[in-house]
Amino acid sequence: MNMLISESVLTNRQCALLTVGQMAEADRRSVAAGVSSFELMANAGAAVAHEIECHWTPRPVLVLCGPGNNGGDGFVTAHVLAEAGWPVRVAMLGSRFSLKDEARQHAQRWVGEVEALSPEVLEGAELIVDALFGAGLSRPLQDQALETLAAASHGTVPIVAIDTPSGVMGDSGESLGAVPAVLTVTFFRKKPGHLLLPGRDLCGEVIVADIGTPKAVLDAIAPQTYENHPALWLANLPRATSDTDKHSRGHALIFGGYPMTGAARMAARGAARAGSGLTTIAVPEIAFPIYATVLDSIMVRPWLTPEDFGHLLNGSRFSAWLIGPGAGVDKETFGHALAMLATGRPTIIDADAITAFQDEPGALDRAIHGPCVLTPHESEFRRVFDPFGDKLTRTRAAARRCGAVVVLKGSDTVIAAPDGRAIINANAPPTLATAGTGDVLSGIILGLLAQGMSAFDSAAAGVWLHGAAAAEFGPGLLAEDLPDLLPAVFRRLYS
Ligand SMILES: NC(=O)C1=CN([C@@H]2O[C@H](COP(=O)(O)OP(=O)(O)OC[C@H]3O[C@@H](n4cnc5c(N)ncnc54)[C@H](O)[C@@H]3O)[C@@H](O)[C@H]2O)[C@H](O)CC1
Ligand SMILES: [K+]
Repeated sequence: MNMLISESVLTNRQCALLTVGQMAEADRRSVAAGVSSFELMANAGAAVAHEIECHWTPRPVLVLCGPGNNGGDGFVTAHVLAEAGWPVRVAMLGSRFSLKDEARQHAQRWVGEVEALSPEVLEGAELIVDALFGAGLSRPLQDQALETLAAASHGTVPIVAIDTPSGVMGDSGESLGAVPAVLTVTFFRKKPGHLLLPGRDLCGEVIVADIGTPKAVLDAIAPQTYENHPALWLANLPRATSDTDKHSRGHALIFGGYPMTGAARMAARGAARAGSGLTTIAVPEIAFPIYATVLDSIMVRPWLTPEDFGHLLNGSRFSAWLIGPGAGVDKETFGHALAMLATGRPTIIDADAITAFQDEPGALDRAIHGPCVLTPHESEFRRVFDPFGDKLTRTRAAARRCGAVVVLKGSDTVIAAPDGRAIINANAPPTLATAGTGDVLSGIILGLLAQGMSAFDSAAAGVWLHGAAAAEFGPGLLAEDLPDLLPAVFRRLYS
């Protein structure tokens, strides 16, 4: 899949994600701008039918309709497919006479039978359209809806979901009884639940259809959440020009631990490949021979006492620092991290250096006053931040509390800024679940920070580049492969 090239035409407006509430506001503003709800629903159902016709040859279709507008979209889909000559049946949760407004109007155009929803209606269907619940789901699926979808998921018949697989919460990606679809057709913009797990996995392929919502409604809504994509940060990605020298590309410093020395070395290679002009690992003197014998362009700087390390930081040569990979969870790491943060220069706190604050999370908040990125995985996050709420909400709250950009890692990494902006990343392949990949990630972000990119852009770009590098390699990936995959990713980004 040539993701880099085909997606590079997107603009950041197209990467915007809307909450369920914002989507309802988009509908209201569309109506105010002269596009009726009836028309929006007609376009939505027609878009679903169109995608079905693009993906499958005609076959017996069963449309499962719910009591709200998602069900209304389902009636339109049924109508359009039937007009095109497909054999279509409709089953409904509740009565079509309880439908309201445009859903009721569209249901009236369906002249065929409406069967009562139950697992028995699945008999004979070769394609199922799930139009039970979309954005309006407010409580867990139960009774006929739950049983029918569960029975459908036990068979081999493909399920196409309208807006979201019923049971997936649009704002959080949480599942209240959803079953996997092979295709989900949503409208105008994705919602966070299409990208956050388990929602993303339950959606299958996601298609965003234009249903006539005027683009200007986005300006009024001013979305704060985005899907990670180069359109968000490519213009700010540092690039060497003819008057660049190595010093103007920044100098990254990494705290090198002992005895676990590989982590800092991998981070250093990530920083250097991300374009840092100079990269230095500062190491306790005892570890100097270990580091020095295996590094070439990356410099090694020994220090004897914590005071020596402090003096190193107070020199003006370094443009960004990282502590965490292989650092050890102890008082020294806590002290070195505080010393880095006290300079106010761009700092990344990762891994052991996050855990070092577990007994005193407030000290982290008090110390952060310059550009700072924290890169916890779930367990590290829970040691210093509030574990309650969905991933997007938790990451935003953490960033707001501590004043740093927080990167909460995983298959659905969330990057949040203290001002409320957030990005969800979806390009990370599962091959990244191997030792040391987090060290390379913090190194890549460091390399970008060292060149003067902002903390939020460095974090977003670093996470995306890391995922693209892993995708470039495929199966059998080791963390140490990642830095050397970056040149190919950059080449394609710039082509
Ligand atoms: N711009 C757009 O995205 C458009 C989307 N459209 C479609 O409209 C739905 C949202 O419609 P809404 O009526 O708000 O919600 P639902 O259809 O999901 O149903 C709400 C309905 O169901 C009840 N309910 C909620 N949860 C449960 C439950 N677990 N069990 C039983 N009943 C439940 C709730 O009380 C309501 O009565 C969106 O997803 C799109 O598909 C428009 O058609 C066009 C514009
Ligand atoms: K649905």
